[in-house]
Amino acid sequence: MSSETRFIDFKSDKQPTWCPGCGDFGTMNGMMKALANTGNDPDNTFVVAGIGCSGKIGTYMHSYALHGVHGRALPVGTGVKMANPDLEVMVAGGDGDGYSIGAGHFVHAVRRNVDMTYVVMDNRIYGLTKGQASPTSREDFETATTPEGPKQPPVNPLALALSAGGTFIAQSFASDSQRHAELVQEAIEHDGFGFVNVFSPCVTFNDTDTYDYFRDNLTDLAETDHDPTDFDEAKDRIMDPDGEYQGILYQDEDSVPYHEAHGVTEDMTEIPDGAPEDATDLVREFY
Ligand SMILES: Cc1ncc(C[n+]2csc(CCOP(=O)(O)OP(=O)(O)O)c2C)c(N)n1
Ligand code: SF4
Repeated sequence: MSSETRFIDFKSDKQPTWCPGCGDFGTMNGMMKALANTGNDPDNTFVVAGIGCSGKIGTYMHSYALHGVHGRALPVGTGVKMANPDLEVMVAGGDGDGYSIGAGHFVHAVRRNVDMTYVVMDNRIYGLTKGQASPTSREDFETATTPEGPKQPPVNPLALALSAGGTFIAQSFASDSQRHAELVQEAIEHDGFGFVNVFSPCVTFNDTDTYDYFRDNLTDLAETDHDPTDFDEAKDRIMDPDGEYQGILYQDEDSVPYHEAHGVTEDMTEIPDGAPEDATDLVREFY
């Protein structure tokens, strides 16, 4: 029977230490539901997470996981998927992790179109380091280190993804749990890089981008005549300065994932004959 509880380790002593009410709880529940609904099990799922409150997700989900280096989750996830294309690979992290220190990796992961899912818990702030402005913070968002706001327009992650050749670009809201899970499921089922930017409120350090703000301002694209396969329509929505959208912004239905386009089908964890001995030992340490 399909149940997200398979992704919860009830015996683990590693219970989430997120603040009560943090959006990351809802984000993670939706990911587990989507994994279960797509027929995945913990033993074929690999979660790679960055550093941040959001990055702790890898240690809370009952699957294979790696809690990596700040901003570097995507290249690790790419390597895991290339080494074993049969694994369901999910990469997760925060807006700081993905769009600041990891912005370069983000653009290249998008354009490679590796068949994995990238979930960004976008709370428009650095949570773990106690409330500094992030790349998605508003221009006038006051913090202790930016008392007059960052004074720069925020990064638009959806636009970055579209311009880098993204084949699946969606946005969800952690509190709209059913819809969020559906969108992550669509991302998993997409043939290629499924990107979901999730509004996942930080209840401790961000009193602007709150649950109430998103409840009042989000438009669900499923309730509009938006056609996600139309690139120009997607561009208009994504560049709309006043729009906060939930749903699939863009999907290329002809997307061919990297491993199919380039013939990466074998289990590459096999160490090739003739590999230098010290390199072989190094690889063995990691697998
Ligand atoms: C290389 C490196 N630089 C900086 C840090 C400090 N640091 C840890 S988490 C973080 C940002 C956290 O913000 P975000 O990625 O948005 O995640 P959140 O905590 O909000 O979920 C920073 C700057 C680090 N751990 N490593
Ligand atoms: S500081 Fe913010 S992002 Fe971090 S756990 Fe608390 S509410 Fe969540």
